[in-house]
Amino acid sequence: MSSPSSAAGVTGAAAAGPALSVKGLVKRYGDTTAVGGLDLELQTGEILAILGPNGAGKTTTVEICEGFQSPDEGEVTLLGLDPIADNEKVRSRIGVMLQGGGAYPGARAGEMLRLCAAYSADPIDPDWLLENLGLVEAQRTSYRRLSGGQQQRLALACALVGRPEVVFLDEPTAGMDAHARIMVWELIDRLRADGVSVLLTTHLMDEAEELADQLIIIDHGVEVAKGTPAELTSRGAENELRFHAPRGLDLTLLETVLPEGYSCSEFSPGGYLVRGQVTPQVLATVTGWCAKINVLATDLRVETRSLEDVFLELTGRGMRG
Ligand SMILES: Nc1ncnc2c1ncn2[C@@H]1O[C@H](COP(=O)(O)OP(=O)(O)OP(=O)(O)O)[C@@H](O)[C@H]1O
Repeated sequence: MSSPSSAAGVTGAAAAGPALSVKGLVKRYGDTTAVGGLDLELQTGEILAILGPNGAGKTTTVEICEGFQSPDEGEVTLLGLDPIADNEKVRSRIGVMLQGGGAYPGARAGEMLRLCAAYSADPIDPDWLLENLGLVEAQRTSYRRLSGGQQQRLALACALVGRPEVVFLDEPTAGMDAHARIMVWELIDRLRADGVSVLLTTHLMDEAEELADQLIIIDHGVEVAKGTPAELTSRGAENELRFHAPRGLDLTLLETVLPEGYSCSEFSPGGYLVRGQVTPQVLATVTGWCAKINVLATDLRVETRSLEDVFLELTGRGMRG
């Protein structure tokens, strides 16, 4: 990607405090509680991903943060302001990726982006965005003839062209192929490097793992887990070390050299499992024991979980319902 900081850089000084703070957010639609008491904080220059299955309350949360909907309860502070009461002041400082909304079906992609740029006092160069989102060849195509993935990328370009301080991306890569998805991920990464704060919703685990500095997993409008992707996937996983070695090894000596409370077993022929906190010292003890009995341990690994596993463990069902 060329000349990112000049093209996508943020000019304003970083605001004190978090870019976005949500406390005790509740939103009901009749008998449905879409959001049931959510707290979140997006730090300046970070990417916060809200991950959850369909109907979890992601879009509702984002629309309230953007000031498009009002909460029933709770407090939202965006760039130190109220997104509804201070809407005028907030609007020029945020970027919202609209799903097809506001597009003129007959307008060409390039024209639409340039029109969006014209509303900004200091826009990012539209050509730079078209190039970095793979839309150069599509710029003369009318909106209605763009593929779904191209429409999504154009919506992203329109959200970014005004050089926003905070960007809201609701399922930004929905309907995109792998190549386009990576292009978008690279651009979002670049935004973070330029100090932009990004609130992103997704139901794609790899997207959340790839992009998020902080992650909140929600289900039925409430938080089920929060942390960095690494924290969430490693939590509890340090309790298992697996390796392969010749079958039938006598594990009693290994158990005597490991700290108290650890257990060892041969869970399948030649497949060994050590349970207990896997510290660097424990790893060295296990490999040292193997060396002592002249055995080569293969496939040695400390178990890590995917975000899907985390969700399954916390809710008893998969992310896809
Ligand atoms: N305008 C509305 N009127 C009534 N119910 C609504 C409305 N908007 C959302 N809901 C309900 O609120 C709940 C949360 O919906 P929301 O769209 O926020 O979830 P989501 O996590 O974004 O889902 P998806 O991934 O499918 O977009 C769902 O049960 C949904 O049916």
